[in-house]
Amino acid sequence: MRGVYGEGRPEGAAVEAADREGAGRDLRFGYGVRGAGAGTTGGAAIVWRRRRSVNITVIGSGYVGTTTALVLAKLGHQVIGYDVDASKVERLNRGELPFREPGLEELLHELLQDGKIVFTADGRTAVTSSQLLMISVGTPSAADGNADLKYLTSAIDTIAEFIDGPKIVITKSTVPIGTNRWIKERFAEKVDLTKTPVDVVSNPEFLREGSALHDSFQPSRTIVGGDNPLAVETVKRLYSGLPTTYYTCDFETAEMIKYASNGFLAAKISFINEIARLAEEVGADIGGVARGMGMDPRISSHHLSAGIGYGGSCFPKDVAELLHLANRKNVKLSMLAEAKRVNDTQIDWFVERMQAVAPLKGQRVLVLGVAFKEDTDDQRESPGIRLMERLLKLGVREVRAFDPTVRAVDEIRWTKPLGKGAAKRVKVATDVERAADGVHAVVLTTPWKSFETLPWKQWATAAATPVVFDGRNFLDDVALRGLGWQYYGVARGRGR
Ligand SMILES: NC(=O)c1ccc[n+]([C@@H]2O[C@H](COP(=O)([O-])OP(=O)(O)OC[C@H]3O[C@@H](n4cnc5c(N)ncnc54)[C@H](O)[C@@H]3O)[C@@H](O)[C@H]2O)c1
Ligand SMILES: O=c1ccn([C@@H]2O[C@H](COP(=O)(O)OP(=O)(O)O[C@H]3O[C@H](CO)[C@@H](O)[C@H](O)[C@H]3O)[C@@H](O)[C@H]2O)c(=O)[nH]1
Repeated sequence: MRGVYGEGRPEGAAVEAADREGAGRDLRFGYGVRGAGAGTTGGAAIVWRRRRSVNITVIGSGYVGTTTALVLAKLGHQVIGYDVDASKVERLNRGELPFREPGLEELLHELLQDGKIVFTADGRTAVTSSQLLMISVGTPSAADGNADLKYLTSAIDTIAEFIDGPKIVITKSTVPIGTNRWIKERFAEKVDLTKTPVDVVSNPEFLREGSALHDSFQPSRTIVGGDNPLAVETVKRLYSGLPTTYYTCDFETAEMIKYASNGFLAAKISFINEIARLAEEVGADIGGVARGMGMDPRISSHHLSAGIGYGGSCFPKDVAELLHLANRKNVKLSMLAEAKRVNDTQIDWFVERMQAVAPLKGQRVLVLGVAFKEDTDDQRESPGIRLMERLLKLGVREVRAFDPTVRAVDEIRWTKPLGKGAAKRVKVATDVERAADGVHAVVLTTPWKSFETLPWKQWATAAATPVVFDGRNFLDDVALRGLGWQYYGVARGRGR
């Protein structure tokens, strides 16, 4: 096999670079088959069009799928975004982002206009248009806490149904350890691999919501796991142009890197939150503690902000999955179990401190933040929602929610349906000037930048009692005290 990958590339990679302008011009089927190897893999030789681009289909157009599809299109590839949700597909093709993520809609407009990306709800088109198929469907927690792989299974079955030639299937979704091998087995059952070889490559994602584009264009690293070096090289090459460092490994290692990274970051947050509980008692400023600790590069100050705990679509479910796996394998992950326990009780700890200032029963509370973090509309496992549920349980008279992404009560995704009594006690504030009228307390749960410039001065007189609890140590406590607020943060120290 000709080594056409450039200097330093492994001889015989399954990547046939058509570096001459115009070579491999066929946009829909820009690949050729190169002898199907033993068993399942080894056959998919990709012809790279116009120097460095290929056709790729990204399966699942959610936060990760849409971001990755756009990044790949910006890198010059011809991208098809596939989603089973036809209304989402229509909106994306119209240039409308179905969720909130800074910078993404502008990029969508640009790439639609340039004809670099198109979205489809048709499985056949999705599968037959590209040799590279990247799966980025959701892998949420099932009721028993294990990862629910129904979307992933249906994506694989769609590929198997319409497969028309050799494919490299790239797993971008976060999947339990062992899943990529299972995907291979499923293809072996459903597809005649001697005619249509399928390679599977694990390529987990590390972007954060709210900074998805930044994280994708400046990745900390690119993990590529697989059992066919040729397919692994092909996936690495997809990202050429990005300032990244590659780490290649086997399936299980790649899968574990993703879970262990999230587990570690979650544990870091729980560690600082537990230290904050002690700092609160002894009068230390937890922000200063984290800054001072983080000056040691071995520690780093990232993910060391104390508050009401972590939420979102990843940390809670990935920690749960890792703990379930450990349980199934009879291995005790005691540190991770404790990290989860600290997080599960952090809101209780915070609410207890609120109750110590004044009992909450019968009061009106304004909650600033419904999204699980700033700069996103994602409410999955939102600490703000968990806090509101806790307040309702404690018998507050009114929970008034305020968030730039929420306009009505039915837009709030509760963890379980609210009883009628509780539902009646929830309101959404849409008029910022009147939002604090008659409230006995304001609680900040999400650090939206715009919360800094709320009409705090006016609110101090409109509130029944000007008390603010800052669950993210985000507000300027000194300025607020100057405006007449009683301010309580998370262990902000005696000096403040
Ligand atoms: N959200 C993040 O910040 C983030 C970051 C890194 C990794 N991840 C992982 O990436 C994966 C996707 O997460 P997300 O937040 O983008 O999910 P999401 O729920 O926002 O999007 C998933 C999309 O997949 C679509 N879908 C479901 N089944 C499908 C099928 N069979 N074929 C085609 N489309 C299908 C859904 O309609 C939805 O639009 C998960 O495994 C998650 O753990 C997420
Ligand atoms: O110091 C910190 C940092 C974060 N959080 C909270 O932790 C949660 C998660 O925040 P963040 O990690 O910024 O956002 P995610 O979008 O959930 O990203 C995480 O989960 C993704 C999905 O797996 C990974 O790709 C990312 O690398 C990982 O950071 C949020 O509730 C934050 O408020 C804290 O309490 N303290």
